[in-house]
Amino acid sequence: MSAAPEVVRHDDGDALAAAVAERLVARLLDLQDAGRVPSVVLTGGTIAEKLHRAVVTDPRGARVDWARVDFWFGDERYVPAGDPDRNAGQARAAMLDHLPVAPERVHEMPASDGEYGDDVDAAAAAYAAGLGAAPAFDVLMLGVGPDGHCASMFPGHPALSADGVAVAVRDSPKPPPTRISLTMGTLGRADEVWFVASGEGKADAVRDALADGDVVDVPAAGPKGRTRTLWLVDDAAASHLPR
Ligand SMILES: O=C1O[C@H](COP(=O)(O)O)[C@@H](O)[C@H](O)[C@H]1O
Repeated sequence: MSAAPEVVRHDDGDALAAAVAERLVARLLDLQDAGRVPSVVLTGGTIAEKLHRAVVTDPRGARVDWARVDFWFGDERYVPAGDPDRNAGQARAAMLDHLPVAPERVHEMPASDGEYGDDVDAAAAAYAAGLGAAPAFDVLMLGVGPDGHCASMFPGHPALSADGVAVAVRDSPKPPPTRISLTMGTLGRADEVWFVASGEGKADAVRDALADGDVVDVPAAGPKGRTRTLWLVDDAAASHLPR
């Protein structure tokens, strides 16, 4: 079962980031109140950075037991650990370093100067092994590229049809060329999938994904949550949606 997409609009990127942060904090509190250790997948990208900062300043954030939240990543650029291009580095700088998270619950994808070196396939396999054969996330957040990509699943790319949990992505059309991504199958294994998109540059991709386009052309049309699929957008990103 998967949930049909719902669109939630906000005025601009700042309002969007604040609202998504508030929604995330509320979801984490609900899950922890129910005795769960929430499992969240973080995304990279421009709006993610704003969102991460907004989580840190969210008024109810202090009520979350951040040490009891598992953080995973939807994709990563396969570059050295200190490279500013890394999604994990951005998430740490904007959010994780400012919250009392448990280091062992922050599950970064490997870096190219780590134990797998140039072997990005081994690095992707190691991340998949850490997730297990059938990972189930509570909230999986995804950005959207202007070309309709999400995580590192790019239009027409062979990695779209990869089996398994995580895959090495080579020749990414967006730099850097070598990446690791959760597979399309794994991106569909969350209770709630939240797409977050801001700006006019995302308007065509948002429209095409919500028109239920072919995932080969518009990968963002694919991932759906089991109970919720939310498209959290600002007015500019929603500007090409039919009225
Ligand atoms: O390369 C990536 O791009 C997308 C979208 O990023 P944006 O800057 O255009 O918003 C992002 O969701 C993904 O995690 C990242 O690796």
